[in-house]
Amino acid sequence: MTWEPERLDDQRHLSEGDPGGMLPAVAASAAHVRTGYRAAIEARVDRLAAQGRPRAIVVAGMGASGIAGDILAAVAGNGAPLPIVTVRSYQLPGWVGATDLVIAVSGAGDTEETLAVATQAVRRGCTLLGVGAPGSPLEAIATQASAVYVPVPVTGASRADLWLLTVPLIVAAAALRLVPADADLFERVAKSLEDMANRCRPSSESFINPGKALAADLAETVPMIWGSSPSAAVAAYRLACQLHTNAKYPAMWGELPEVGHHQMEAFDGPMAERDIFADTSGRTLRLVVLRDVEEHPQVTRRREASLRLARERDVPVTELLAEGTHPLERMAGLIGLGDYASTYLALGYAIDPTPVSAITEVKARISQ
Ligand SMILES: O=P(O)(O)OC[C@H]1O[C@](O)(CO)[C@@H](O)[C@@H]1O
Repeated sequence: MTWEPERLDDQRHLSEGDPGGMLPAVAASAAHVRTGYRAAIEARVDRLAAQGRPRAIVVAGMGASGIAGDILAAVAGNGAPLPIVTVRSYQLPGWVGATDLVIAVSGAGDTEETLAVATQAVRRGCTLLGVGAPGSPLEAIATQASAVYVPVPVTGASRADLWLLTVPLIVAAAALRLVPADADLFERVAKSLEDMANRCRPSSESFINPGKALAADLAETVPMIWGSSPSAAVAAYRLACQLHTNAKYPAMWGELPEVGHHQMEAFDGPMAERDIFADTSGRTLRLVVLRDVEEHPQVTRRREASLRLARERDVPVTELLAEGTHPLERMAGLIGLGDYASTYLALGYAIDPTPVSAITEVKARISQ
């Protein structure tokens, strides 16, 4: 597998090298925001408000579906009047009980960890909200428990349906008066994803296309991706996950100030000194900083000092500033850009972004 950047401006390669249609799926993100909003309204998620506010919200989901929980927590912010936690495994924490809301998210609606948690939620008498494919095992659990279920028209891999799976959670949180989110906000988010899709469209050439430019920055490096706020950290985590699944690529991620207490020591290590890819940059590491306008003042100082230090060590740096007034808009912009970059990175290596054969193989092995 060799990195050949000229592949990114070869329209035939971009279409033939992407038989599963990951680029068109990323381009559909804005439409997914609108569809996810309509699906939540039609499923009457506002019915959750009839029982009053829960003590806590627990989102259960794996991979992209778990990120829906992270986005919800970041949108609700530090001032949220209740805890919002994401569970990415088989067990509901012991403290979760009948006064809590459990939101089970699964695109396919059959992921074993998520089904296990949804079943425990029903047994413990929690309020359950399900989001996922129509006619799925998750819908059956929700229906059996007379719980609200939002059937979303999933198109394929959950990572390509992130917004379909996320928006219903935010609509539910708005009904519970936890976040001020209305149709106008979702339209603004859709517009920002549309704008990103336009700037990153396959026919736009590498020198003006931010998705292709970020892919070129990431190629032949092991990226450390930092977010400078809770919202930007969600985008950093999403980018790392997309690099793993789309480009079959390693990445480290973290949030400032926390990464400033450990990860940055790698600037003084062997990967910062040598280039294991033997290309021309002379360094293996790349620092990618996703910046948010809403940074703690000390985080701003730490970010600036860390970037200066990285540059002094000759660690290449990419800095990206989130745009938009609402944290959801800013997350969407960064996520949209990362979705394109990870797909272009795959295509630059002639890797099909859609199949996840290692994941599929392990799933098959443990199901025997
Ligand atoms: O949303 P689902 O269908 O529960 O899938 C969760 C995650 O599991 C995977 O299917 C891989 O096992 C990912 O593609 C996805 O992000």
